[in-house]
Amino acid sequence: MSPETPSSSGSDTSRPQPKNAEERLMVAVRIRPLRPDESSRVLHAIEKKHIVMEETDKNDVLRQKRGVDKQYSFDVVFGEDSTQEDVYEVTTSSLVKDVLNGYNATVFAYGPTGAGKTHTMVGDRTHPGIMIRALNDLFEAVKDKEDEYSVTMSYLEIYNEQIRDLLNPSSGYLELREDSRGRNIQVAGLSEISTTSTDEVMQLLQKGNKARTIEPTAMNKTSSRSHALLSVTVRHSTPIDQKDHLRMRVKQGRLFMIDLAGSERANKTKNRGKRLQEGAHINRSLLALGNCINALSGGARYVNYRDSKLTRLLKETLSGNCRTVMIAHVSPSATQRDESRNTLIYADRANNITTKIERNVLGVSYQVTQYQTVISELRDEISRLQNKMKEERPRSADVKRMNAEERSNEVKKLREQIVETFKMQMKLRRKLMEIDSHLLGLGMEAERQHVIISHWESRSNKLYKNSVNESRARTQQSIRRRKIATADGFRSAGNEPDESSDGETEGESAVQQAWAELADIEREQDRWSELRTHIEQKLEICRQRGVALEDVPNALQKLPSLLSSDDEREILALMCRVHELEADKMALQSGGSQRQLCEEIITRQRQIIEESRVKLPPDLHELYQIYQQEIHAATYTDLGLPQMSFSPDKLPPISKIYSDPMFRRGTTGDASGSDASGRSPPSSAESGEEGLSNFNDSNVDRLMGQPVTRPGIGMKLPPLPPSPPVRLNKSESSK
Ligand SMILES: Nc1ncnc2c1ncn2[C@@H]1O[C@H](COP(=O)(O)OP(=O)(O)OP(=O)(O)O)[C@@H](O)[C@H]1O
Repeated sequence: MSPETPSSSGSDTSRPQPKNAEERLMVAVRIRPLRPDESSRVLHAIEKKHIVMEETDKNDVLRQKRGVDKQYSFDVVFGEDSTQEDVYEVTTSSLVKDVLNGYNATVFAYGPTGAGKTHTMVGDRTHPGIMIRALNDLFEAVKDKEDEYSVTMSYLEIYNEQIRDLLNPSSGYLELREDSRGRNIQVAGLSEISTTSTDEVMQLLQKGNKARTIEPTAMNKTSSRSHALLSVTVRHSTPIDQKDHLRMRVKQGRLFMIDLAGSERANKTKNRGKRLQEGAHINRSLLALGNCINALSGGARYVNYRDSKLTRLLKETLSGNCRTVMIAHVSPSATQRDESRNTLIYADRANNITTKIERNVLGVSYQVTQYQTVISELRDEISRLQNKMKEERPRSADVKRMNAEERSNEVKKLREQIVETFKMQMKLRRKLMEIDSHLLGLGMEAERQHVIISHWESRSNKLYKNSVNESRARTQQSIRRRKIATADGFRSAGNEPDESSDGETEGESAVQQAWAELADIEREQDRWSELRTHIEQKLEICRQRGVALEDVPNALQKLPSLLSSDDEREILALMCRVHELEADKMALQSGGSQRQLCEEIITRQRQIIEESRVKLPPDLHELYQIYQQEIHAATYTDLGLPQMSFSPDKLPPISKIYSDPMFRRGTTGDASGSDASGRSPPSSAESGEEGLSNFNDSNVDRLMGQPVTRPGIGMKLPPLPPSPPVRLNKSESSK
């Protein structure tokens, strides 16, 4: 496995993955050993990939008639004699490497009660499970590199649809929050413990496991009555350029390790009262998970994650930017045949889920317009300084009296102050660019939600206006009306609800979710705009400080007249130089980013077009064709590859062409700007009331949180330059 690409899951582990790879969820099945009180075995692992379930049963006449044994195939099957180490090595050890390289990954244990999920995930002192092994490997990898890596962990349980912090159980029930894009799901107030000490982590885990809700049931003496989610976040910071320690490239990876509560049947568990109620909650959230798996595996456009806290927390894992491994657990016992069959069927469906894997590179932005603004500000500054250098200044009579060493010390001090102030200015400018990137990304996301809403409204014969409040009220009103009408019709007819309303209900859920996300986006836009204003003010103060230093005699208040005009010129020349260097650097970065931005714009527009099933106007279709052909022609000429045929009706996605290393030619790679996932700035409550108002240099990073989001093409794009004349030969244009 290359250290820079995510390892591949599924059966084909040798295939290299492109950077933004679409990947199938890996499904492993573990069969636990037969217990002494269980007599007959009906499940058998075959060649580490298949499971055969015996459907014949000597004691069951009906089964004898059904007769046909069923075979299931998975990425990997662990038989009864598999060890904890085998399971960890095959399913999770490569995820740990991915997380260190900035990818997200999840491993979760699924299955009926008593099938061995907690044994696999947590284990015991002599047979440590995946959680302990993964943390051990992680800490081993970052050992002696504590200045580069930071590791934080949290551990929570969902018990009866309530979230509890297992590292701080006394904190009560916690609230679940989503960011504007419904992606970055966070639990408010959850302890995030920062550590790289294996011993400390083991103690924390033990403490967490003790706090977990475990009760004896008829099926399992130590049945976990909750879902437990352990999350480990690794941030790796390296300077983008050895000479420039102002800009850090931050890769962030997150590993989720989840021990789900077991699905159970009330008649088998013989649970009553509280246990029965717990079981209902467990089953409800597992059902919601099952529904998501069904929808995702069937390629549904809308998947409802909102039915349970579990699915909301797993949303990113199942659909988003995450490599995911599911370990389904089954018992080989004949008494558990039905539970095992259900689990295998779910696991088989989960086999069809794909997720999109992208590395989270934070702190790098590439908004061309922003680069250009900063470059032009720097150029203005340079010409102002150059003019100032030309000004004749009267030479002071005191200069001769000052010895050379004194003078040079003073000049050196002043120089240092100037460079420091300038560095701070640049840092703040870059922060502003990052905020703008995030705001543009939010704008793009808002556009996407508007497309969903307008689509629904036009389908329901409503005229969509870009007036949020009007449209929102209208949507809610129309949904309410339809619900009342359906309920009335249902009551008067006294029969089953109309099946044709299913699609409509699905559409309504999607549009309601779009409104909810839009509201979150608006909130986040406000918060980021507020942060922008504060950083702008800070930059202005910094600029004024710089101008004051330029005025050399005043800057050196104690020795105003002791410097020669040559010294002053030298300082002005230095200021010019630092400005020039920075402007050149920015120009270089913006060049590389421009092309990536164009690709991103085209890819996203295509996505919107495809998702909304908009029919392409013929001239745009033609332009796509030319674009594709040019890429193909250039690629094949360069790489000597055979001509591939492609259908003009279903063009290969542009992003795929660029993301595939085979096709990538001369792009600038990550350093100039890769994708990134953003997080909201801290609310004043999170950052304390001093948050924005007492903003100072040292807390820039803290306030910024994780800076840049994926580059947005947002609302304010620069005008496109005039296109070069396009020549079409007859046969192409007639297509
Ligand atoms: N692979 C295995 N090897 C040895 N013992 C196992 C294995 N799997 C499970 N067990 C044992 O079986 C019992 C039940 O396992 P476990 O508690 O892990 O089940 P579970 O699926 O987590 O159940 P629940 O959903 O009720 O919490 C435990 O005593 C456990 O030690």
